[in-house]
Amino acid sequence: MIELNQITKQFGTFRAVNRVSLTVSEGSVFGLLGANGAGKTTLIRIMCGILPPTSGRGRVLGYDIVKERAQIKERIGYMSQKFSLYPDLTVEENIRFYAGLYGVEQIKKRTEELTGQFSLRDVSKKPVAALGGGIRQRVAFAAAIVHRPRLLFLDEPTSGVDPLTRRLFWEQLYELTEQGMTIVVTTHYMDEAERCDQVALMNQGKIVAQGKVDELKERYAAELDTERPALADIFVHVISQGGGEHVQEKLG
Ligand SMILES: Nc1ncnc2c1ncn2[C@@H]1O[C@H](COP(=O)(O)OP(=O)(O)OP(=O)(O)O)[C@@H](O)[C@H]1O
Repeated sequence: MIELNQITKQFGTFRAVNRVSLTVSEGSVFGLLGANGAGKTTLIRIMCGILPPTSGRGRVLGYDIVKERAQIKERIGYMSQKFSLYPDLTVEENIRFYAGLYGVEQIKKRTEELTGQFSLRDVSKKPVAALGGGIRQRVAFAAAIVHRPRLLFLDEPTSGVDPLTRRLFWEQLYELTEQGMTIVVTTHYMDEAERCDQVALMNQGKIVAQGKVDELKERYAAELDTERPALADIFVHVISQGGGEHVQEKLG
């Protein structure tokens, strides 16, 4: 589904993503974790075909992340941190807008399907600006999958959302993976990290730990002197051991 090999993104002399390699297999939930500024959004935008990398190679859905960015953009779903909804348009109009953008057929039917699936029927005629964060998040989620992408990127989809809504959100993610969707999600929440099949921890542009959640737990059990360490403890341990390099790495 996704294969990245030594991806670097440089903004001037600042290296936001530093030689990242990773593989995401089909049908899994892949969690990208790390503090603010670790490089997660930049990496997601590279995988979505929005940003070209400075160096490195990779393929997403079989397309080259440098030369075939348009093909990638058309085929993936992306929910950015800012949700990218039109506040003056109603819930229904926002979904219809994205359906049109992606060339979805039977827009009316698909919009009704999604407002049902995401419990948005009662608010479908209300402008997005009038709605709370949890509902806006559901609208953005519906809009991101309106064209039924096989691969979905979610950038901090649950930040600022209440715990119950977060739980429902994850149930919906699992339903989508059961239907064959592959999901890459960034999060700050460790309980959400624990729900992923695979995770990568980013620190200062680099991936400092990655793997299947169970394998990581096994790998660090002895060092942390616990049978099944929490991911949060593994990450604190890895970073305190000096994972990652200094951010202001100069070119050449
Ligand atoms: N266009 C840009 N020009 C210069 N620097 C940038 C640009 N985009 C991102 N950066 C810098 O790259 C670093 C990584 O940012 P990025 O948004 O990828 O991190 P993040 O892990 O997603 O953090 P957050 O959770 O806050 O979004 C930050 O220090 C940011 O200021």
